[in-house]
Amino acid sequence: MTAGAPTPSPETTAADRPPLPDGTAAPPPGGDPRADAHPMIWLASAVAGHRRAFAATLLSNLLGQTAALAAAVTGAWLLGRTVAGQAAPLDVAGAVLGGLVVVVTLATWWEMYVAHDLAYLVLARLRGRVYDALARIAPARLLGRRSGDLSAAVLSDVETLEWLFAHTLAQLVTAATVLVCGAVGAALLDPILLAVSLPLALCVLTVPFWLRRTSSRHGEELREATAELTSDVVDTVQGLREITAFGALERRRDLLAAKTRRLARAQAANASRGGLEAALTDALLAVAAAGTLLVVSALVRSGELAVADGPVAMVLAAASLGPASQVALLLKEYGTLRAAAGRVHALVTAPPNVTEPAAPRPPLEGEVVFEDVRFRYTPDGPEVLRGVSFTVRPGQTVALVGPSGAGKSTCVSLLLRYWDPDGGRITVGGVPLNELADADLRRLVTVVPQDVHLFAGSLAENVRLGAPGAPVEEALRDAQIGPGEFPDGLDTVVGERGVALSGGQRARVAVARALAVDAPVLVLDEAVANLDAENEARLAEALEAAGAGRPGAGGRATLVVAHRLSTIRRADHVVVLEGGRVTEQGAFADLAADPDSRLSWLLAHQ
Ligand SMILES: Nc1ncnc2c1ncn2[C@@H]1O[C@H](COP(=O)(O)OP(=O)(O)OP(=O)(O)O)[C@@H](O)[C@H]1O
Repeated sequence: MTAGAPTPSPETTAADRPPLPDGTAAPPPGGDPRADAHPMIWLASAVAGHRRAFAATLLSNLLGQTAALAAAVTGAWLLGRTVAGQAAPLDVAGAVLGGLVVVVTLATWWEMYVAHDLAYLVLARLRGRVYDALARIAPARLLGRRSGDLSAAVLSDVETLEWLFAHTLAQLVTAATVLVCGAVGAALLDPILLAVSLPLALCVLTVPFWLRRTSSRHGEELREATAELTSDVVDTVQGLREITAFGALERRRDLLAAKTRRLARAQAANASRGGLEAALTDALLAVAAAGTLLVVSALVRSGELAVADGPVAMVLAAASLGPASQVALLLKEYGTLRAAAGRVHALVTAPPNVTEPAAPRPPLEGEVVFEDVRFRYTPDGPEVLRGVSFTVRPGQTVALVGPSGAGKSTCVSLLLRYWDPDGGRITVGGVPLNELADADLRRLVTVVPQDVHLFAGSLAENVRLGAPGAPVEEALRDAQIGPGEFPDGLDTVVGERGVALSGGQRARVAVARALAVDAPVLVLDEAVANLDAENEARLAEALEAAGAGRPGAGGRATLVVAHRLSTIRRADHVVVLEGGRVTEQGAFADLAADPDSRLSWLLAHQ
């Protein structure tokens, strides 16, 4: 039976994938052709997809800066002529100055608008790519990472890059242009004018490089301290009940205080280095301005420069100093930008955990078969599954039983294709999982996980997570959730992580969520652990009815990771897993009747 035509999943359709920084369609996840590029170049190329916005940012910045330079030159020219006692067309000069002031004002306003527009356009894309990367590597590569750390990568690192797109790229081009214009103008009057300002302006540009290593280290320390504090605050808020119950509030507060102090130290070190850089830059600029003034005075006194040209010469010669200090300021942020760019780049280009087939096969409903499945979590870790074979037929419930650490949850993870087996294969309807499109697999296999995560939102939104258009009432009824159980019915806000619900209610909402998908394969990973005996029995009956009653599909194939005798007893088939091997399987009645069976032993030692 075909579950449907081989519809390409959103993940496999190039048009649906978020484009690369240059706006072209992204290759399959993990296959970014720029993966090897330097992170900063990779990021700078992100503006290529927004040429218009970048051009507008550049133009507005250029217009504002050159108009400001022109205004300064006009004012200086007027001053020079007045001081030299020459006739000065005040009305014309006044009009020009007024016009330039208007241009500067409008250009500054325009730049603010377009620069941030550009930054947010690029950042929105980047966030999309970071999210895709998280989805691609989840959950396997996320297990070792803390939520605060990930939040930092997703939120603050991307936010940091706003500086790059809104205040760096176009500004660098403008600064170079203004510097060249000023230098050429001054050189036309007298090249000697540049003797002091130009070398010192170049010197200012090197200041951030003097402390580059320290700057990178400070950027990294600051980010680590922030991420650690965020993780601990999130951890504390989420675990407040346990912290209170175990009287650990005091210790937790001390821990947070220590982390806060660490962050404050990192901030202080960073600010102190920033202050030193700023002081050095200011000192160099002051020396350059004073030196230029002396040069201009000497040239005027020696008669090489007309008195009337003195102020203009001063403005042009000093014109290089403004852009130089601006660029130095931008370069000062390089360490932080580089670190943030590196982390975002690493996340976005991380190889996928499992790859989707180039030409997925049509999904077929049918039995789930584990064939000699072998698996280890890490290449040098122990083999967790050592040749596991069993079958779950449509309409059948199979209980996976075994001691803690036997590999039951690992079987579930492999059936959901969080990882691929190292040996053997898993098929649904005869099609190996790695030959199915991800979206097809999600429609074939659904799960009630061990740790149910409910999102802040309404009951209906949570139940519809996997099937946006699903009839929620039906799924809730099947999961034995009565209409009067929640005060606001489907609109009841379940609270973040389902804190507003009892453990049993959370489990039943998770079951309803899985049933709403109406997948032919249902996996329950100890979901009933939170239910009392009566609720558990009600739910089990409902699941049996829902499984058997699935129209036109010979019933639902249900795999239950079971601990309770009542759950195991209800199963059509029991698979006993120990140390990564199937040590026994068969009907519950047969296995339980044999006092020497592994099942009897396990039940006796529960
Ligand atoms: N992400 C992981 N990385 C490395 N090893 C893991 C990981 N998850 C589980 N393991 C190891 O794999 C083995 C099987 O774990 P699994 O969770 O599948 O057992 P289980 O039978 O479901 O246990 P329980 O009944 O306690 O949940 C254990 O030794 C466990 O420590």
